[in-house]
Amino acid sequence: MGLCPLRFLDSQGKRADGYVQLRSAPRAKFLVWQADALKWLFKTDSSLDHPGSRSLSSVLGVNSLLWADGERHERFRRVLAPPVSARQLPRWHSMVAATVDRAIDRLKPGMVFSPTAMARQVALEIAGAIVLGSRADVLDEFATWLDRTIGSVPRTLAYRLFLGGFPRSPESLDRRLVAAVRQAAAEGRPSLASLLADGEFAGIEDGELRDHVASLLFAGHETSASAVAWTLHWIVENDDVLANVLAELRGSTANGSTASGLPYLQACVQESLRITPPVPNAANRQVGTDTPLLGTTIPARAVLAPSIYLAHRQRDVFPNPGAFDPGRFLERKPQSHQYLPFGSGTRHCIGSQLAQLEMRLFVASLLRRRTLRKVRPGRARLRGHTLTPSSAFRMRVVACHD
Ligand code: HEM
Repeated sequence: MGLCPLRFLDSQGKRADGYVQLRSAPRAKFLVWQADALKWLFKTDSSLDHPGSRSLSSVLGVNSLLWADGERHERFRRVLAPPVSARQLPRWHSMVAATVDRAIDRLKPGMVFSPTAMARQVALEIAGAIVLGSRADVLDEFATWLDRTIGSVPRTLAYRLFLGGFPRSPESLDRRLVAAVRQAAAEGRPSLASLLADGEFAGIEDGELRDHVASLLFAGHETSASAVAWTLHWIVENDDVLANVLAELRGSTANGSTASGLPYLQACVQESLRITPPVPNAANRQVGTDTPLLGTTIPARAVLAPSIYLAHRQRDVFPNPGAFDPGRFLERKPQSHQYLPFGSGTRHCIGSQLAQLEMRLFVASLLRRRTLRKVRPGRARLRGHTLTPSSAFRMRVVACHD
């Protein structure tokens, strides 16, 4: 996709065939957004392989649950998905709300702040609580390392294009991550990672545990931070949308713990995930045999990467796709191969409900407790594999209402 991945994607969006071949060797790779092909991929997902992205495999490790397949993958999902499912969401409400409110407490009148940095800090604390079971010190070390690795666009591109992938974390950090998980498991503190150190996973080796913990923190933290920052960005960039959100908040006591409590805000969340999906490409899918698809024959072992970004820009599904229009989600529900910010099929994101909870609670509380004015918008940039508003994005606190 070259040096300007977003410009490349925008330039491909109007192709009628709905796919582009990215490379031919060592294995052919296609970026796909054609509706029928996506539908087929997700329907047959359980029979496909899911090889990791070359750049992330090195950083998250070969054992990562993100590229597990078959029975091994099913076991991970059986254990990890229920605690963050819609039904279990209430158990996280107060932790998420308190984390958000602590961050808002620090915003004083006159302050100019970076919503992107603020959202990243909040998302890190929430991911830490869910994945590690506590606000462990090792989280800051993890965030600092991640920032050094993917924090600048030139570095991200250099690692991805010329160095064969992002570098692995230092051994000392890996040891501390594993120790935090083992301690949570020993103390019976509930956390996603400790479920992988106990029960049917008892006996798991440190190296494998490290890959899963790094993957869960990575999958849960950067993505949610970017989603929160984008939602704020789009709401404050559109005066009519901001007026509608504020009117909904004034007319309700709901805090966003359910989607139905603040339906317009939920529509903003969905529209933000459409127009700027934090994860622009879903996980790679690999076909085992020559496969008739996309009006051609996709050769055996070819890799297909579903383009969430381009699927979300199809005019027949989303008229005027470049406009931020939450109303489209109040009117109808697109199908899962047309609107897929959390992917689909057997790999559908386990954190989708939790992430949307975080987005609603964050935006509702911030806009209720502070009057804000936009100072500078953010431009879209890639941080690692995540589409995020640049750090130029700034807002000013005009008044506090605590
Ligand atoms: C707005 C925030 C988030 C976005 C946009 C997002 C997006 C995605 C996407 C696109 C995938 C790949 C799905 C596919 O290929 O079909 C995925 C997978 C995954 N996500 Fe998320 N995610 C978010 C938050 C989270 C959170 C909070 C967690 C952890 C609690 C999480 C954990 C995972 C895991 C474990 C997978 C792998 C699932 C599997 O392979 O079976 N994500 N996510």
